[in-house]
Amino acid sequence: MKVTVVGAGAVGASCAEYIALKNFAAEVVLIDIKEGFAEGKAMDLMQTASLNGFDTKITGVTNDYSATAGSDVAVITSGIPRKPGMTREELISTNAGIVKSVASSLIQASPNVIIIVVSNPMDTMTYLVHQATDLPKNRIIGMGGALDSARFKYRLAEALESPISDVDGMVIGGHSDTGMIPLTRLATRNSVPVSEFVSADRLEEVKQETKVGGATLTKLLGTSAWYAPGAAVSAMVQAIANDSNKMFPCSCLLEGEYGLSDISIGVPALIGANGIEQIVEIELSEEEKAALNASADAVRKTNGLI
Ligand SMILES: NC(=O)C1=CN([C@@H]2O[C@H](COP(=O)(O)OP(=O)(O)OC[C@H]3O[C@@H](n4cnc5c(N)ncnc54)[C@H](O)[C@@H]3O)[C@@H](O)[C@H]2O)C=CC1
Ligand SMILES: O=C([O-])CC(=O)C(=O)O
Repeated sequence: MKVTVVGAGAVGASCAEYIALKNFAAEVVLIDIKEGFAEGKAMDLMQTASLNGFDTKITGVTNDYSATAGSDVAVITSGIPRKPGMTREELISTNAGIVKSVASSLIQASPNVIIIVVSNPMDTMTYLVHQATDLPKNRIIGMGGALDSARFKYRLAEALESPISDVDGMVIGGHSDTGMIPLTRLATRNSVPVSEFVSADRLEEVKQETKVGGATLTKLLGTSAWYAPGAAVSAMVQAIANDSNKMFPCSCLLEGEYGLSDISIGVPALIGANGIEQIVEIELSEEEKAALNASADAVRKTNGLI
């Protein structure tokens, strides 16, 4: 498999590193607009190969899409990250133009590519790629829910005082500070509902901590996070590479699923060789349905700005 990662910054480089560490891709091309930057990141990462024991070939190029030709998967991380105090939505005016032109260059070089959109505001950027290109809808996936669910599990394990591997949980809805919907009702510790272990008040705290997970890290780091975002993207790329039909909540173009249309938003989907193999419609409670509708309204408002 050949993977292109656009943007060799914090998230792009982390994503390339995790893909290489998992050793499932033959080649990763890092591409950035900043002269020499992707080349430098690629060289630095390749100098970890003998230490970390991977054979993936990582190369870097400055804005030369011919080097990306024949990519099976492309990850778009190009654009600016937020600073403390900002929302993801505030990035739209800079990032929309970047994502639109990058998607078109990627498809020109690799007409059958599967695109994973990471740049924020992610649900709107994913919708923009659907609007601006002719790629079939299963080949455009937004990454948000995989990361938000990993953060949810981290917070759940903290509340339950359990190993993270004991807990399971999923976050659907828009990838925003207010739009995420951590599904506490369905979260479990080894198949036992988490409500058996912690109070409703503590679960509400977990929910709030999860929703502002990105903002919390942005405040601590001065810019947004990269390790968990890179790991989340690499897990999705691996599911495509292995055709594993693995379920991730991710931003999918909806055409009636969950009662929503003409919007990309986080819902559970099976990810395999064709990208989105199937959108999984689960039964939501009335409260969860209302939260998803409110989240969709907010995403539509941001979509109106493109
Ligand atoms: N969906 C999600 O869950 C997450 C999304 N993000 C988003 O990912 C994006 C990247 O974040 P970071 O890597 O931290 O930022 P960064 O600033 O470290 O890296 C971005 C890179 O994009 C490059 N770039 C800008 N315009 C370009 C173009 N036209 N072509 C190629 N490269 C270009 C820049 O030169 C820079 O190296 C941000 O929009 C951030 O909000 C970050 C974390 C999680
Ligand atoms: O918080 C941000 O701006 C970056 C992001 O989407 C995340 O880490 O969830």
